[in-house]
Amino acid sequence: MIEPVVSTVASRSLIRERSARKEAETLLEQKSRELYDINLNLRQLNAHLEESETRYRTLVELMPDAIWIHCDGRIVFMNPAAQRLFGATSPEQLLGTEALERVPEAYRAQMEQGIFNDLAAAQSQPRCALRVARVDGSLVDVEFFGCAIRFNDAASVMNVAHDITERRQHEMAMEHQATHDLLTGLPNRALFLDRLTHAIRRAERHNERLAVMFVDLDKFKSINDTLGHAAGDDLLRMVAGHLKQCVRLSDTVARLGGDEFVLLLDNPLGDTMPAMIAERISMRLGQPVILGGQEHVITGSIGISIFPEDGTRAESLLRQADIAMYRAKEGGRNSFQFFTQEMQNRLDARVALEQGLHRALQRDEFVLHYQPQVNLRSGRIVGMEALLRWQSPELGLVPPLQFIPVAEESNLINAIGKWVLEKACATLRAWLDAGVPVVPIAVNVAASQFSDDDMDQLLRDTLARYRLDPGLLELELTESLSMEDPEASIELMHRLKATGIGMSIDDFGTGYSNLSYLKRFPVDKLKIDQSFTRGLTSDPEDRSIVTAVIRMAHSLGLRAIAEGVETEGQLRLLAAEGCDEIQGYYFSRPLPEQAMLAMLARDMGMDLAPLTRTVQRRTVLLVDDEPQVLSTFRKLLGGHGYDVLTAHGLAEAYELLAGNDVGVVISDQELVGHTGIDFFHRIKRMYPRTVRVLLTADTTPANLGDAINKGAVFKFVEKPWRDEALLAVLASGFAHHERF
Ligand SMILES: Nc1nc2c(ncn2[C@@H]2O[C@H](COP(=O)(O)O[C@H]3[C@@H](O)[C@H](n4cnc5c(=O)[nH]c(N)nc54)O[C@@H]3COP(=O)(O)O)[C@@H](O)[C@H]2O)c(=O)[nH]1
Repeated sequence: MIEPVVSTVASRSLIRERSARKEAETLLEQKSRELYDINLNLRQLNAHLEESETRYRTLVELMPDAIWIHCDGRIVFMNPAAQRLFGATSPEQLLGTEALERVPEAYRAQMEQGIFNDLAAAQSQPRCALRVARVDGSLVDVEFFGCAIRFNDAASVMNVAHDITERRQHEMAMEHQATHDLLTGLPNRALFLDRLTHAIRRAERHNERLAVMFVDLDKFKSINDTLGHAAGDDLLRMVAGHLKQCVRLSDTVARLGGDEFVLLLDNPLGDTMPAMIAERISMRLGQPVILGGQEHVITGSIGISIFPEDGTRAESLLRQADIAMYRAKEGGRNSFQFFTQEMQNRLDARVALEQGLHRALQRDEFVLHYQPQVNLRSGRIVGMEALLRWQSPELGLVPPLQFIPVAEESNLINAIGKWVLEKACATLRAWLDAGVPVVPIAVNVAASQFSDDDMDQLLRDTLARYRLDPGLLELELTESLSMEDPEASIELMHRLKATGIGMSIDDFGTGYSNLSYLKRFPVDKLKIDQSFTRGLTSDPEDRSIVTAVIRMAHSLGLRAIAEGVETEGQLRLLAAEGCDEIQGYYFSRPLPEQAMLAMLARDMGMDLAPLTRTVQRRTVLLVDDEPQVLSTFRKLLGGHGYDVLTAHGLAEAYELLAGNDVGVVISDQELVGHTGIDFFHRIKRMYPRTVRVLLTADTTPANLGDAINKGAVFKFVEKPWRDEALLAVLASGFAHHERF
């Protein structure tokens, strides 16, 4: 079959049309799918952007650092931390305001330097420290950086600040602690020296003067020891306040430590200013203060050095003021002294002496001399004191007074004390081995030696090493030594006593002994200081002290030894007062080893003739009805060099008084038919120079008051009497008789 042509053409065209439409539809579908994808992507992108912005915004909002952005000089954004930093109640309070208002003028240049072109550059640099202003005008310490950014499509600056107030406060507190004294709040040594150094530089530039004052409280240690450390601290705080009141605000008052304060008096400094301020300080310190509920008067010693006259370096000015302060202390405290070159020379000499002492120990330049101690009843040598000398190749024989104080202050005394002990024991051993009749050696013990815990061990070891009887060693302790820590001293003394070592209190009466401690010291002797011995024949006070010390020694069961006895007069009075032993030039000066050895070997003693002559004139009369009492009395006094008369009735007593130069009359109160007091009233009229001593069991004022008041009875002795008490009264009776 033949198809029509038209229909064939039409169908072909239809096919083409269909195919074209199909293509178009496919394209459309594809485009629409692409459009859909684009849409989808755009939505996703938007969502991402939104999410990212929210994230960044949250981050910025939560940032602890303050962030604010300014554009064209005005704040356009700030996070809550910035709002807090500036103390704004809302962001609106600051948005739109001048950014520079937040930075005080003084810090603007610093701020400019802290702003960078990009974040990377800003973050690679250290933040700068500056201050920003809060809305109330107060300033806040911050660490800051800034960087250029685009914000809202405009060129802007982002500022980031971190509040460092707390850290600054902590740093300042730390700095304060490092430069100030915690107790008083005053500058410490480091800060003082720093200020002094700066002041010196300034004074040098302007040709000005400065003064450094060193103030040391007198006897602060005793306040601490007696009232406790809390009271000591109170005192130091008070003194700090008082010192500040004495100077201008521009001057510096500092505490170096302990009770040492220093002041820097800054320019303008008139010639009289330092002395005037020192006077002011002395007066202010001298006003009574209440400590531990009681009023106390505190004084201070002040040393002054002046720039530029005395030095140009801070350390040396301070040292010179210190030296001057020591001189003020030596001069009796509560005074002030200006530094002088002579002080420096003395100090240099002292340092040289100290070095010399070190060498002396190393080179074995010390020697001991020995001074004999003599018993006043037997005249025999009963002991010897070892006295140190320094045989210096450069200085010759140096006496201890020139170097012992330096040795004590420089702590060399312990090593020297050890040497003395060693040498004394070695000498005793050598003499014993040579068959010489030795006597105990007394060695001086310094306070610091005695506070050494190992002292008793050292003594025991040394004695054992030389195989010596501990009784051959005596320690001379000073009152002050045993008072430093009395309880510890007492313990140590008991330990030493238990070993058999003898002990005496040296220079007795010159310190400030507490007598209640004294009675607990297990010592054997009190050594009367030579200053009292010296005044014995001429000064009634010295004589009373010597008498009192001898009596006290005896009543405590101790022996009394007087040192520094030079004359026969001193010797006689000491014997009359019942002193047991003497030491002094009268019998012998301190001797070198060989001379002392010879003296012991010859058993040399002291001639007692001068004492015997005195005794013959000392006549005592005892009146008692009982023969037994009279004979006991004779026996007791026989050994003491008195001329003893006895009467067993009044008639006999009157006979004896008439025929003899009687110095002291001792009478029993209970006489047959009479009383001792009546007897004394009568002989007082007849023999007024006689000294009258009553023996009585009734010591009440009713019995004795009137007789004592009228001078009939000089002293009474309670019956039954103790021999020492009777002897002491007798000795003082004769002393009284001979005085008037
Ligand atoms: N810690 C130590 N101290 C010691 C030691 N050796 C001595 N000293 C102390 O030095 C002070 C002075 O001693 P010195 O110069 O030896 O004087 C003594 C005697 O020589 C002197 N003396 C003795 N008799 C007389 C005298 O009749 N007249 C007079 N003017 N002086 C005399 O007295 C000193 C004795 O002192 P003392 O010890 O108090 O008995 C002195 O304080 C010594 O203690 C030592 O080794 N260690």
